[in-house]
Amino acid sequence: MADARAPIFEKVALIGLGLIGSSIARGARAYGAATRIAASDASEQVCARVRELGIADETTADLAQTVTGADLVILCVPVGACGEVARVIAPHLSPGAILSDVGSVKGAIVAQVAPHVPASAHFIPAHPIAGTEYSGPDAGFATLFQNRWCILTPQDGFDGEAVRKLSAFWTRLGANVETMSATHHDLVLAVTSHLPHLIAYNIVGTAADLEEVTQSEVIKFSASGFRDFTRIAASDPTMWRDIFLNNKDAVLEMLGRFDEDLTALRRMIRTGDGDGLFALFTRTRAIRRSIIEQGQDTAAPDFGRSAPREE
Ligand SMILES: NC(=O)c1ccc[n+]([C@@H]2O[C@H](COP(=O)([O-])OP(=O)(O)OC[C@H]3O[C@@H](n4cnc5c(N)ncnc54)[C@H](O)[C@@H]3O)[C@@H](O)[C@H]2O)c1
Ligand SMILES: O=C(O)C(=O)C[C@]1(C(=O)O)C=C[C@@H](O)C=C1
Repeated sequence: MADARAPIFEKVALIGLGLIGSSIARGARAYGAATRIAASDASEQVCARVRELGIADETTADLAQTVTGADLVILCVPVGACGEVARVIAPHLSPGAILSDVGSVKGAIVAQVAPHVPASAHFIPAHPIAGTEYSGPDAGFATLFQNRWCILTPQDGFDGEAVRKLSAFWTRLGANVETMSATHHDLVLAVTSHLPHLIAYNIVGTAADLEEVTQSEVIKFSASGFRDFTRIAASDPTMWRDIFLNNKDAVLEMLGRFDEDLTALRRMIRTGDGDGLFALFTRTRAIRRSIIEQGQDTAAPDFGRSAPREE
């Protein structure tokens, strides 16, 4: 059934129609967040598929045409592509338009995008903490953002009305919105998202490289814990290359801390410190349980949880 509430934006322009862009398109339509959705992607193949899926009102590879007349423009491209896209669309942004993004890193995006944004537009970086290991327009779904966080990182003293409107948009798509600085965002996400991905890429790579553990044995014996790592390690290579290159300092800082804790763990095993191991595993089990209690277990998304809340 169509959502009867008034749209928050007239024309929403989405650039990059992969997992996140196509989920925003589907969600904006399902929950009536936009009157019209314009889509653009550098790949003609993606544009053609978006037309087939019918998830946007207009789809073209022409960036200028896509953003013209839009009151909200969202960059949904890999982090490393945001600066160049911003440079191309900047002269075509309408006065008063909100320019946002969904990049997994915020400091580098501010540095690369902000210099291009005209004074007449409002740039509000954003990051929905929701995703899967899949990519492309077929991977998206309208309920992806339901009950997930969306972090906004507006600069200090930024136009409150523009932030309120963008918050309302994400709330309409089902997200819980929180605001913080780009630096704090990058530090937090380095621990909660970037480091876990790095560890998954590493463990899967190590296992595949081990001479006695052949590729076929990796597949054959990956029934439980290892399989969870392979899911994360299947995430998009372009996206994750850009994340690590653009959140270098925070990731390296957290990796240093991780190394120290791993050394302590190694010592516990070497010295037979069973109490130490037991205490750590008890603490981490409690963390997992509290995440589940808070309904934040993304490993088990509830695709039926589609009732939108009031913004
Ligand atoms: N996948 C996730 O779990 C997740 C979650 C939150 C945020 N993000 C962020 O969202 C962004 C998009 O990720 P995704 O998972 O949707 O990726 P995706 O690979 O599914 O889609 C990206 C799309 O951008 C297009 N593109 C690339 N360069 C372009 C350019 N210069 N101009 C126009 N289109 C271009 C590609 O053709 C592709 O269709 C990234 O910045 C990522 O960090 C991803
Ligand atoms: O669920 C997954 O597959 C994800 O990796 C999603 C995830 C995350 O780490 O939580 C990945 C990167 C994004 O920037 C946000 C969300």
